[in-house]
Amino acid sequence: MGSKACVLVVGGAGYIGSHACKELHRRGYDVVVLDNLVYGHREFAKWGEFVLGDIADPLQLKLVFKTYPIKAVMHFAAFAYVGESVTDPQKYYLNNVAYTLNLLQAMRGAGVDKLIFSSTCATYGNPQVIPIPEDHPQAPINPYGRGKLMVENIMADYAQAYGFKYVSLRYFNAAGADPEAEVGEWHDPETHLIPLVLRAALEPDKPIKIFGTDYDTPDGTCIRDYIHVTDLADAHILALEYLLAGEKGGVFNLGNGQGYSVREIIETTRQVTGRAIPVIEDKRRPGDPARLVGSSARIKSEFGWKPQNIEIERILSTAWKWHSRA
Ligand SMILES: NC(=O)c1ccc[n+]([C@@H]2O[C@H](COP(=O)([O-])OP(=O)(O)OC[C@H]3O[C@@H](n4cnc5c(N)ncnc54)[C@H](O)[C@@H]3O)[C@@H](O)[C@H]2O)c1
Ligand SMILES: O=c1ccn([C@@H]2O[C@H](COP(=O)(O)OP(=O)(O)O[C@H]3O[C@H](CO)[C@H](O)[C@H](O)[C@H]3O)[C@@H](O)[C@H]2O)c(=O)[nH]1
Repeated sequence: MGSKACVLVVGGAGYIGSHACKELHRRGYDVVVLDNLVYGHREFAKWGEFVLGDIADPLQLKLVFKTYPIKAVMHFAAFAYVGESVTDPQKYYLNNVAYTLNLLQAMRGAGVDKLIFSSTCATYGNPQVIPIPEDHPQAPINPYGRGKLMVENIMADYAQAYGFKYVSLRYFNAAGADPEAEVGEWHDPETHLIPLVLRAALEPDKPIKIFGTDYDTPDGTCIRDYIHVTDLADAHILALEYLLAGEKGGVFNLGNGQGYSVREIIETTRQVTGRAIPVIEDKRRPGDPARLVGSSARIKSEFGWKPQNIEIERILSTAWKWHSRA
């Protein structure tokens, strides 16, 4: 075991969690990953210890806290398919909300009071102002976003009642991959734009569908705020260090502050990969706001967070390196 604190990373075999584990390990933290591998990958849990486990199981959680000297928890475990959350809300409220209560209960039982939580811009719903600040009204428009907001409210109640300390990070669109391509974006099924555009570059028989070309945006396609996954990982370390220093926590957006349209992503991918990208113009996907861009001024000023991979070319080229690896 190293010299710094031991951190439990729940969902650490997934896309964002695995990048956080690499960064924790690099900075000398001891890492314990707990993941049920429903969507994660065993080979992504390569930093620290791995426990095959489920937050649905309170006894197993209790045992993990007894076995390891855990000082703080990063909680990435969730289902994150917005469309599926509409057709099967129970699946989402159980896994993302109810089982998170098991985790909080196990933490309390073990006297661990520091949590960093993966929240989302989906808690805001349709934006009233752009860029979206943290005090924007939270009016989620799907069960995925509502469940994440419920957990934010539960954590606030725990803070009030039990002195619990948490940082809730509201990510915009996580993108890109570890520059060394040890881990990357690997969802199955994949629904996110960037990996699907890269797949279209690799497999010309799988064109990218543009969901809606009649939005009120300069080129008619939706605009999103793509934030590099290693900059997300870095923000998690800053949040951890803030909590370990005894601060009480808070809620922070994590975005790039800059929006790119679907067409801009496709065009830049053409340039970065040097490949043709077959495109089909399709109808709108239900529930997609035209424009989602966040203000990350708060985390920059409070934690001194400085994203390093802000250019979309850089984000796409790290993703391309991962997706096109041999
Ligand atoms: N990817 C994004 O753009 C994005 C944006 C906003 C928020 N988020 C949130 O960030 C977190 C991580 O997202 P991701 O893209 O890395 O997803 P992911 O599916 O790659 O990772 C989630 C991991 O959690 C594990 N898991 C799920 N339920 C579990 C359970 N009950 N017990 C143990 N492990 C469980 C999965 O097996 C998987 O390894 C999620 O909470 C997601 O809602 C993601
Ligand atoms: O094949 C595709 C896939 C996506 N898009 C478009 O590309 C943009 C980005 O879509 P993604 O599915 O990549 O990302 P979302 O903005 O829908 O999702 C993000 O925000 C969600 C909440 O709204 C969740 O938090 C989710 O995890 C996070 O990645 C959207 O305008 C979407 O319509 C396409 O045109 N074609």
